[in-house]
Order: sequence, then C-alpha cells, then structure tokens
Amino acid sequence: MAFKAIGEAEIRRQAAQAMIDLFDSMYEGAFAVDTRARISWMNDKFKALLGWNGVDLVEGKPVEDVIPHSEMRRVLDSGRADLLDIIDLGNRQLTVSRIPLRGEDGRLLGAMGVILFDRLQSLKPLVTRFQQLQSELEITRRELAESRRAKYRFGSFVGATEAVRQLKRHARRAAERDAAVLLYGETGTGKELLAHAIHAASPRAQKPMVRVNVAAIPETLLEAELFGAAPGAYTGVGRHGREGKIQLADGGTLFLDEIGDMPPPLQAKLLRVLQEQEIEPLGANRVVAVDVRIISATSRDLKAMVDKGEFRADLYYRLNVLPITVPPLRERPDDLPLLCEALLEDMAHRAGGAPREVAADAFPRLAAYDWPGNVRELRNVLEQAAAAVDTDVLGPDDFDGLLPRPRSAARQVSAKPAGEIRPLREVLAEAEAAAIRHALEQTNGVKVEAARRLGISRAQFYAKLASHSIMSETPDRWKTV
Ligand SMILES: Nc1ncnc2c1ncn2[C@@H]1O[C@H](COP(=O)(O)OP(=O)(O)OP(=O)(O)O)[C@@H](O)[C@H]1O
Repeated sequence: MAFKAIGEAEIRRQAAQAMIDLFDSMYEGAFAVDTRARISWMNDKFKALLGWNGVDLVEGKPVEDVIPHSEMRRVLDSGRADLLDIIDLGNRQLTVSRIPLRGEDGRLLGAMGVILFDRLQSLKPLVTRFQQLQSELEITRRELAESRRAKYRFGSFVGATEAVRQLKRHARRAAERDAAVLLYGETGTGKELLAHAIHAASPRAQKPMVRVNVAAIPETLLEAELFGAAPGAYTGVGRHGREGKIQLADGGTLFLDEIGDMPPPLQAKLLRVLQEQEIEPLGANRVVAVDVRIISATSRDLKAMVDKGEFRADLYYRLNVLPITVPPLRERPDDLPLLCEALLEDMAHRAGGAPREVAADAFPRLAAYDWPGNVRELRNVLEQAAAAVDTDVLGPDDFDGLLPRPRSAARQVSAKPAGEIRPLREVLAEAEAAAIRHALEQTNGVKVEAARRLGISRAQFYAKLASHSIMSETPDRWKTV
C-alpha cells in the first residue's frame, strides 16, 4: 500500500538506483566512448584486464585500438543496447553489456561498455551452451573449408584424344601461373571440372576454391553474394554483416561460371578486384584487400559481346589472359568409350553394384548424335539406359528413344561404298583392317586397349592382326604391348 502511495515517478527512481547499485556490485570493468567512438573514460580494473601498460593514455584513442574488434561503434551507429554478449579477450571470455548514453533531450552522447563478469561461473549454463555452439561452429567451418577444396584433378577429366591431351597441357601450364584463366566451351563440356583441376594443381591449392554461378543468381542479390554487405546494408544482413564469395576465396581461387551474364554495374566492380585486388562490400564505406585468382567460364562468345557493347572490353582483356577452349563431345567421338566406362563406373560406385558396359556396336550410334549437352547429357543418357534394362552390357537398341535418329545423312554417306561392286567378303575385310589400324593409331599401338575399344577379346584381336598381316606392314610401327 505504502509503496503504491509513493507514486510511479518515485518507484522508477528507486528501481533505477537499485539497478545502478546492482551493476556497481557486479561489474568488473567499465569504460565509455564519445560519439566518435574514442575512449573518454575507463576504470583501472578494466585497464588491468586489458594488460594496458599504465604509461600511455587510453583516453582519446579509437576504441578498436584499445579493445580489438570492439562492437561499440555499431552500438553508436544503431543507437541500440546489447544487453548481454560474450567476447573473447586473449584466451578469456568475458560477459559484456553495451549501452548507448543519451542526454535529457534524447541526443546521443556516447556509449558505455560494462564487463559484468570476468569469471563466468554465475553464467555457467549459458557459457557452456555458448562453448558448445562455438565448437560446433568450428567443426562446420572446417567441413566447409574441406568442401571448398578442389573436387577434381586433371586425372578426373577423362579423354585420350589429341584434343583432350592438348587441352590438359594448356590447363596444366595455366595452373603454374597466377594469371586469370577464361574457359570457353559449350555447356557440359567439363569447364567446372577443369577449373577445379587447375586450382588443385596451382600453388593456391591449400586455400579455398569458391564458385559463383553468375547466371543462377538474381541480379539484385548478386552484388551482396560477390562483394558482401556491411551490417544493416539491407534487411536480413546480421549484425556482423555478410562476407561475400570474393572474400571467402581470399588466398585461393574464385570461379565465375557464366561470366557473360555479369550485369554491367558489377562488371565495373569486378574490374576493380582485378586491378586493385580490393572490394567494397555493399553499404560499407571502406575497402577490403583481397588476394584472389580468377578463373571464369563462358558458353557465350564474349568477344562478340564486347564488340556489341554488352561486355566491358577492359574487363574482357583482364579475364582473358589465359584463354582455354574445351572442345565439344561431338568433335571427339573417339573419347566416347573411355568416357562411358568412367561414367558407368562412377554411377556404379555411387549406387553400388557392378558397373555396366557399353557394347562396341553401340558406339557408332552414340557417335552419330550431336550431344548438345555434352558429357553431362551423355551421363544422363547412360543413367536412363542403365535404369531401363537389366543386362550388364548396353547395346545399340538400348539407346532407342533416348537419342534421336542419327543427326544427318553425312555419316551414313561416308560409310556408303563407292565405285564398282565388289564381293562383300572383300569389302568387309577391308573395313575390318581399316578399323584395326585406326584403333592402333588412336591407342598409340597399345593392343590391349585397341582390342578393348573395338569390343573384341585379345585373342580375337591377335588373330585378326595376323590374318590382315598388319604387324608386317611397317616393322616396329606397333608396340608389342
Ligand atoms: N572429360 C570429362 N571427364 C569426366 N567427366 C566429365 C568430363 N567433362 C564433363 N564431365 C562431367 O560432366 C558434368 C558436367 O561438367 P561441368 O559441370 O564441369 O561442365 P561445364 O562445362 O562447367 O557445364 P556448364 O557450362 O553447364 O556449367 C559433370 O558431372 C562432370 O563431372
């Protein structure tokens, strides 16, 4: 009753005093900053806690010079208090409150920081939970770093044709240098795979490889995704801001897929990364130094885009220092057997069970198709064919319905016999001998491989070599492997 009688104003005054007394008895350290985040006062206990030398004045110094990574500036900017936070100081953890200080007219005068406990016993449950979360975070970070390491090496890029050998030679050379690489190639040709392999073979291999698919991210989100955002730059950015992918790739490689889709304003910002090795996060008035190597990829004709004014010429020249073209699958049909084998093995490895095979007589069927989706499409077709039949070996008919009929008459015409009519036996024998010579050439004379790719046994292969007298044609031409 008596309490009620003293009125609300008095209760508030008493409550405020009680809070101040409680604070006084609890706090272990305190300091205040002015509106420019310079220390205006600090008690001796906190100075001792910080290990301050007692000679230099802390007063007047920017708060971050005295308390590394201090969050006071954010409290000043937002005008909002942090009632409870846990900070790391050296190897200790402290519980802190940050409170903005205002004059009677409500104007911001500065802010106060209070260290409530330097031994966190009284907050044990909270601290235990915090430490648990921190160690979980650490594990997740490590896993993330691991997943950001390159997934593929040059050995993962399957192919033995001259076109692929040359491609790998170029890519290996590019890996040794630190210049920007631009990968050209149709969709599904393995550009991303190569980017990973280049990174894995480069001196940056131990650092992250971060990929951004420019075409897959809406233009409005792309800037923050790439360059990061300062706290409060837009709704949804946490109080620590958001790190952009460029910063995540610091020390390592940034892989920009579909670079041709980069909107013009961001092209200018990206140019700055290449020229100055620095970024400006969205909404921040500061720049951050970064050290990234850029590998970009495109399925579009970037040079034509430059000529049409759709892509900045200066950026194009910075990205195109080491251009590498990845050939489409239809230009290297001789890689089909190796690719099918590798893809079917990989599928079996993932799904369990023995790998399927593609029958030798199915390859002409596969080679006759254009493969606009390249190796990715080949993988899909093999997956569908394997799912549809139970047999271990996939024959030509198993691809019916999955592939359109052969793309043009051209290939058929080339197989069409010309000139006089000769006995079928003779024509077939000639075709067989030609196929064997071709197989030996393509496998550099490695007979086991030639037999495998022709889809016949070694014994059959040797018998055919003998019957066509191929070994005696050019002594030492073919190795006896
Ligand atoms: N030479 C190759 N050897 C083995 N696998 C390959 C090869 N080329 C491509 N692949 C596989 O094909 C799929 C597509 O490859 P990748 O994503 O690297 O192509 P891309 O050119 O980057 O395609 P996009 O332009 O559509 O992004 C992946 O599963 C990849 O592992």
